[in-house]
Amino acid sequence: MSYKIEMKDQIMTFTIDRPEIRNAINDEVMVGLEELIKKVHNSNPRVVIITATGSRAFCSGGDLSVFHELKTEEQAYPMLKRMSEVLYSIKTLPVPVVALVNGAAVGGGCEIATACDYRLVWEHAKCGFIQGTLAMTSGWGGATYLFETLQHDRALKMLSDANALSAEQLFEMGWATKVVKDQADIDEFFQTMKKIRPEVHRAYKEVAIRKWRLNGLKDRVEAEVRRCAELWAKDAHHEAVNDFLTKPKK
Ligand SMILES: CC[C@H](C(=O)O)C(=O)SCCNC(=O)CCNC(=O)[C@H](O)C(C)(C)COP(=O)(O)OP(=O)(O)OC[C@H]1O[C@@H](n2cnc3c(N)ncnc32)[C@H](O)[C@@H]1OP(=O)(O)O
Repeated sequence: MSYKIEMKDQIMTFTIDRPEIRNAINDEVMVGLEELIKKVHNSNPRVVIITATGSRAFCSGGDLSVFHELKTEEQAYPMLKRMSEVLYSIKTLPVPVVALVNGAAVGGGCEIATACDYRLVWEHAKCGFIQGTLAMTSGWGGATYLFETLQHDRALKMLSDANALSAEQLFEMGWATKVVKDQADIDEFFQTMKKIRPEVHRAYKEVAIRKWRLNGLKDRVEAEVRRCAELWAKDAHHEAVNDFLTKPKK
């Protein structure tokens, strides 16, 4: 199985479990995330954690060994749309969602982390919207969420630079909620959360969801998906992906 879903002490944890391919997202992981969303609505945890196996990567984005077969806009759009709906559902879960960034979060992996409410980033992790290096934009809603998260110039620069930033840089710019160096740092974050009753956390999450419903977040995500699908179909993107897939083995 490419993922795990566990519930302990009212904390539901989703773990991407494809470390050999840096926890890239394929159809099976998408199915798992869709299952997570249903479980959260049915079992009412106090908090959700999204993380991954190992320490090399949180998520390296879409699995290019699979998605490179999508050539046209019409072929790419359904995959982008499906994952954008997964991330919108995660964004609007009625409980706090924490990305425990255990390693590199790049491309769509950075989008997943940005769709979460909080980002606890291990000090060695590097994260970035590197889609620009593939001659395209984010395509799962991540850019839309980033403009909801950071001050405008920092969001636009993170997207346009298309590079991976250090945990300290991510904290300074306001993307990382906390840089963590050990389990104690993580435990401290959740201990603080546990001091307040779950219904208070849910009520404040409702305030954010109301804002997003009023400011057209879903429509803005759809426009991002459509634009990405257009760029996806161009030769420059296919050539960049091919370069990645044919790079010499380390
Ligand atoms: C689908 C659209 C989506 C979006 O933006 O909306 C996307 O995310 S597009 C995909 C964008 N992601 C990338 O371009 C990331 C590519 N990967 C990397 O930059 C690195 O692998 C990194 C930084 C995540 C980790 O580097 P590290 O040196 O630790 O590992 P390797 O690069 O040697 O990778 C190990 C092994 O995994 C394969 N790999 C890694 N990422 C992907 C991926 N996203 N898709 C497919 N395969 C991936 C890599 O090729 C290596 O394979 P091997 O056969 O062992 O050489």
